[in-house]
Formats: sequence, structure tokens, C-alpha cells
Amino acid sequence: MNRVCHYRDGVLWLDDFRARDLAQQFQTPLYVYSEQTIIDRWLRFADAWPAPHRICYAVKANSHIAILQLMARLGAGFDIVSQGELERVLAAGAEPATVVFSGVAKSAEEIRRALSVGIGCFNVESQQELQRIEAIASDMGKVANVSIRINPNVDAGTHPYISTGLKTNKFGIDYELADAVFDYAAQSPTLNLQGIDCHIGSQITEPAPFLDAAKRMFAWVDKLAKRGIAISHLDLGGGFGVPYHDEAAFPTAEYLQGLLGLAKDYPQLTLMLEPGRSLVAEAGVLLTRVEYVKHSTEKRFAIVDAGMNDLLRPALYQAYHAILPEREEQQLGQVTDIVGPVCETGDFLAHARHLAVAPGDLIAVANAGAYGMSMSSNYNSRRRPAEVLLQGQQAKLITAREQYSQLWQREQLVYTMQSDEGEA
Ligand SMILES: Cc1ncc(COP(=O)(O)O)c(C=O)c1O
Ligand SMILES: N[C@@H](CCCC[NH3+])C(=O)O
Repeated sequence: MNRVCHYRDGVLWLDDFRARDLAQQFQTPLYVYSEQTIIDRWLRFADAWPAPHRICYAVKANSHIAILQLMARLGAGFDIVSQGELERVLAAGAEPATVVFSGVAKSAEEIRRALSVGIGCFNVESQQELQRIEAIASDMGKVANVSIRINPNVDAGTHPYISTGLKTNKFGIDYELADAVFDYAAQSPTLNLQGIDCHIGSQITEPAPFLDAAKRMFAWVDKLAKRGIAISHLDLGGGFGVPYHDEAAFPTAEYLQGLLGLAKDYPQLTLMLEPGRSLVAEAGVLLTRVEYVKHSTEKRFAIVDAGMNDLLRPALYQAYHAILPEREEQQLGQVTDIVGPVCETGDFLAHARHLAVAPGDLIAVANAGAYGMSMSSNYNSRRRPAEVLLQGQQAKLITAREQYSQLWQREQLVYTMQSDEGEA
């Protein structure tokens, strides 16, 4: 069972807090994160990963500034994919030089901002992007550190929407077509070619595809060395799976040992990883309350106050999240679909679970710390959940629920101003 959620005397607790007390204090739907669990997951990596090798937390998994601050305190760098994520990392007080910038569509504005604050490195995904970075750096009188993202064409065996390392995916530069890009970067006085990177996908539960990809990257290091091009870092991305259902935990130490083994003849190389999910997924819980229980001739629905706009993963990937009712005995009920308030048939949190719940009861959706709040939206003009960070004996509110009325008023203001201009 997820460590954050557990039963004591038959009732649900999240770390050292009764779920009912948290829901009463902060209302539902509510994201709750356990700081201790994030630290535990961080140590699984850090304990097996000696300096100078680095870990750049993939901000997209959970970009709350409090989480970024915690990561910075633990010693993480950051893997970002937008200016928004960069601004968050900066707001968290992190060192810009620890940032790597991934993503296939970096805009001129984003590149300029990243150069002006002095990020560590751009993970470049195309020849055109490389030339755009070069032109902007030249214009600013700067030298840009770059790494070339290779698409290793490795089948990660994960959901097709979160596989990124196949030739048919939009990410990286084709393994067979990268020579020209490396040559271009190596000869440019405005570009400092530092590294090679890859990322083959997400929620991968076995080390084998990662090690296959890593071998292909080391082959590139050798190939470049023969051409007189020296590389100082190899960034092997993230993608380590977590046990959402009955999957085994990813063997982190075993994988890192495998990598260190491959790297032993390359003392000049700093290795980097970009884990997101594996650091935060298991630390997060979405607490939601049953509004209604409805029976049709075919089904029984628990209609709850959190929907696909709060946690998109079930709707988008048919992802499984464990569902824990407030009282342990409630796990022995009728087969029930847990559905949300959004006007979409795809708005469900779980299908066909045994649950004996009634209106007013709480339900915890486990393992929701990654790609939960960060993928949430205001669809159906719904407010987003509040977020709470559990720090030992303290439950700290880190995001209050945005007031629907305020959102509505802001839009109204812009709209009215435009209409007034039109009339004038
Ligand atoms: C380039 C890159 N790095 C790191 C990650 C983090 O992946 P995960 O959260 O699966 O560790 C992603 C997302 O898949 C990514 O696209
Ligand atoms: N959003 C996905 C992971 C995508 C990772 C980003 N490349 C998920 O919730 O599982």
C-alpha cells in the first residue's frame, strides 16, 4: 500500500494526519503532498549516485514552488520545458546554472530569457532550434551551452502517449541524422557543445530499455571522440516508473549501478538524470468527497467533487490510481465507478472498484503527486483544488482554492474593456 495513505484503527490517515481533519480544515478536492515521502524517493537516487553526477528534477511532474524549493534544498538541478517553468524555478530561489532546458518548440523569447538568466544548458531537439539559439546568443554577445538530444529509437514498452524515444515520436534528433548537427554545434564559436541527451519515455518499469538507450549514447560519445569532439556530460533523461497498481517498484539502485558500470571508462563524463514522477508521484494524494451515489440499471456510480480537470491521467491514459475510502471496511462494497462533475463521459477517476461509500464520505486517490495538479485545468470553469504540504506535524496550505468568482471577474474586466474600445 502507498505509505502516505494508511489505515489506523480502521480510518484513513495521510502521514500523521487524519484524512477527515485535513478535509475539514482545507475543504475538498484537495491535493496533499508528503514532504517525507519526497525526501525518501530523492534518497533512493542520491544515495546511489555519487558526485559529480547530477539529478535534474523534471519540473513538469509537479511544479509547485514549495516542491521546487524542497528539491533545491536536497541538491537537485532542474529540467524545464517552458519559460513558465523557468520563472517558477527562479522564484524558488534555485541557481539558474543548475537548469537544463528541454522541449521541441523553444520560442525566441524563451531562449532569450534562458540566456539572460544564465541557465546551465539547452537540450536541443532540432537543427533549426540549434541555429535559433546560435543567432540569439550571438545577438546577445553570449555563448550558449548546448546538448544534442538524440532519439535513440528504443521501444520503452510504455503507453504510446508517453513514449518519446521512437523514430516515429517528435522528440530529439534521429540517431542516424545527428552527425551534421553535432558538427554544426562543434564548429560554432557561439555554441559550447557540452553534452548528449536522450529521454525514451515515462512510467517505464524495467531498467533494460534505459540501459539499451544509454549504450547507444555512449556509442555516440565514442564516435564523436574519434572526430575530435569532446563531450563533458551525458544526460540520460527520466521516465522511471512507480507502482500505481501491481507493478514492482523500479529498481533504482540496480539501474544506477548499471549506468555507473557503463561509465567507468569515461572519467571525463558527468552523468545526469531527469526524474520527475519517481520523485513525487507516491508523495501525493487527491482527497475528494462523495457528492452523490447513483444507481443505473447497469452500474453504480460514486459521483465525487474532483474530476478530470483536477486529475487528467485516468481520462487521458486510462491510468490506474488506487482508491482508498475513508473507512477501511468501505473497501468491501459493490462494484462502483468513481466519476467526477465534468460534463464528459471520460470524466472518471476509477472504474469498477469495490466501494461502500455514501454521500459525504471521503475518498483518497493515491499516487497523484506527479502530473496531477500540473496537468489540471479550469475546464467547466471549475476552481482548482487547494494544495497542502505535510511537513512532519505541520500541514501547510501552499495553494488556496482560486475563487471562481475572481476568475469570472477578471475575464469580465478584459472583455468589457475591449467592448468599450470597440464602441469608442
Ligand atoms: C525530456 C524529459 N525529461 C524528463 C521527463 C520526466 O519524466 P518522468 O516524470 O517520467 O521521470 C520527461 C517526461 O517524460 C521528459 O520529456
Ligand atoms: N503526463 C504523463 C507523463 C508525461 C511525461 C512527460 N513527457 C503522465 O501523467 O503519466
